[in-house]
Amino acid sequence: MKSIKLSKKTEAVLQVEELSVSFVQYTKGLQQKNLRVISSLNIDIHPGEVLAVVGSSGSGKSLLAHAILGILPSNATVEGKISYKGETLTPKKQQQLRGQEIALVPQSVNYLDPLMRVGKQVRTSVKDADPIKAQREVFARYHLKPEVENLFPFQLSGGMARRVLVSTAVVSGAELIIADEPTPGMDTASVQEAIKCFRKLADDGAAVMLITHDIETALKIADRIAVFYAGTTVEVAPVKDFKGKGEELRHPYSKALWRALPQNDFIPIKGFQPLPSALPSGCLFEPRCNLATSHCSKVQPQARIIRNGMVRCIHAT
Ligand SMILES: Nc1ncnc2c1ncn2[C@@H]1O[C@H](COP(=O)(O)OP(=O)(O)OP(=O)(O)O)[C@@H](O)[C@H]1O
Ligand code: NI
Repeated sequence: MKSIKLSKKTEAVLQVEELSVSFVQYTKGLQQKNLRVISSLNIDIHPGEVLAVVGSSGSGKSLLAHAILGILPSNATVEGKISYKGETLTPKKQQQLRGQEIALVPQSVNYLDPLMRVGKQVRTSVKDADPIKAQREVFARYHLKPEVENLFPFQLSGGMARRVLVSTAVVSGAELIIADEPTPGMDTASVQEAIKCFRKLADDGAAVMLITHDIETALKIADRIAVFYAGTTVEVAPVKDFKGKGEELRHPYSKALWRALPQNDFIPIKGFQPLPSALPSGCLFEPRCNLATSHCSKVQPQARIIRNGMVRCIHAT
């Protein structure tokens, strides 16, 4: 398998190559069906970098995070290759790195341990510092009052629980931080603080993958943006390419997504993202694409490097 290098600055902390994830499902009469939810997905991330992953609901963002951490449900089949610092990530390695070198800020606050006081939960993640001091400092930074450390998760508001989850990743000293929609429900000041903090973690040398629906947040802190569609990466572009009418972008979907923003043309994209049970056989965007030709409906386009970004579209220039 050819590896696709998207950035040459440093060796990638994480490299995902041609990743596919399927779920085995049993239909009527106990027939087995394979539901492919991620197909041929490529990304890499380097030390010191914030890579934002954007894409609509159901495009596979959380499943990518779970595949990297090795926490997919047991009926999932994973193909392709995930490497961490040049070494293939095996289930054993994933278990060793989880919460140590690789930290997840999960999408759901239900990941907090319901039976442990939140201060203690954050302290158990501290590696190279005084746990109590580190926890108190990070709580202060996120405007969590001192008494919050003695509360249990059910006693927190949604926004507070999120700030606790972000705190856990921040104090972990992890080299790779994967934040899955870390800010919904937070007040504006905490959102700004969290975003600044992820940027700082990257500036201090960590690799940060920020999963978000929100391109504008991504633009504020990311170095590159990966655009997901129906379980694949249609484009990975430097942040500076998201400007004007999207002329610098490579994929018709990224351009359409950009132009659909209220501050741009505010034109919605016609049609719907296909469901995993009804994926097109060729390019996954073909049914909605105004550039589509007969070739597009036959084969899924290969990833290509164009102008220092990656794209999966045979028409891209
Ligand atoms: N355990 C599962 N079994 C079958 N299909 C699943 C399972 N988990 C997720 N999926 C499907 O996989 C697809 C990708 O889901 P995923 O949660 O990764 O999307 P997402 O991009 O994170 O969406 P959101 O923005 O809503 O969080 C969806 O179509 C979802 O329904
Ligand atoms: Ni998700």
